[in-house]
Amino acid sequence: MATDTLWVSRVSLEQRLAIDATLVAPAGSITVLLGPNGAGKSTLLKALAGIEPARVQASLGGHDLMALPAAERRAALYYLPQLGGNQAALSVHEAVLLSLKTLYPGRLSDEDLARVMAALAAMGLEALAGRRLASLSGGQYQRVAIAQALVRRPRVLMLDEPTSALDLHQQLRVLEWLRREADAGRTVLVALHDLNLAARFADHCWLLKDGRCQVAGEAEACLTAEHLERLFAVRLAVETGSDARPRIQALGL
Ligand SMILES: Nc1ncnc2c1ncn2[C@@H]1O[C@H](COP(=O)(O)OP(=O)(O)OP(=O)(O)O)[C@@H](O)[C@H]1O
Repeated sequence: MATDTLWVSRVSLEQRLAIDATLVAPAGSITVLLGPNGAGKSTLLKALAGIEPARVQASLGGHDLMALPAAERRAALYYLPQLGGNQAALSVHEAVLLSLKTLYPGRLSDEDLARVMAALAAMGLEALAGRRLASLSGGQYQRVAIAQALVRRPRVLMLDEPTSALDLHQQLRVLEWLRREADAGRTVLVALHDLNLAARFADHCWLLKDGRCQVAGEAEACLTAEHLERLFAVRLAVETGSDARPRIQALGL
């Protein structure tokens, strides 16, 4: 797994995406996609997962991504969409189990059940395991969706705004879980709107706007006032915190 670095050199899709730059999401680190609404973050993640019919030049672990059969590619690069869902009749436990069994159909093993329990525990969902999805709050539902991603153990985890509905405690829980996944060698690619969450956890960044990459590279080189002001069309102050990570404050439009 330590070799699962994702290299992207070109992605294009109609008028929506025209990436022509070397983007790297190194194995063992967290890469954060940043950009304003409509920048193309979700489209890029979906294009990489093979969900959007884009022209893609990319490699995973040194192998051409496009050479992977479609099902294998979707299993290798798991895309967790923005909040939403249509499995309301399932229980929390069933929903996470279903995610695993969609990947590995067949009889349930003890290992499957252990993986499901570990995913529920990682998201603090044990007490909700028997609840119907329809009865959950937005943030509880979002944690189930993340557990559905976790249980599959993909080579590349691609999460689209996974903290948008979460309280502060749960935001940190998710990002700290992503940090542990990255520390274990996994490739993590996550779209975030919260700049300070990004600043705290990003190792690398891809800054997108109007379907193009503006800047990409190590987080500290990307998360500057100059780059972020241009990206979001706001005035910002960026200071360095005691942990040497940037602290970003919006000053106005
Ligand atoms: N299925 C689609 N068909 C046509 N255009 C689409 C489709 N999905 C998205 N778009 C357009 O592509 C552009 C990029 O959208 P995308 O969802 O990738 O942006 P985003 O950066 O993820 O934005 P947000 O921060 O708002 O989630 C937008 O202009 C959007 O309207």
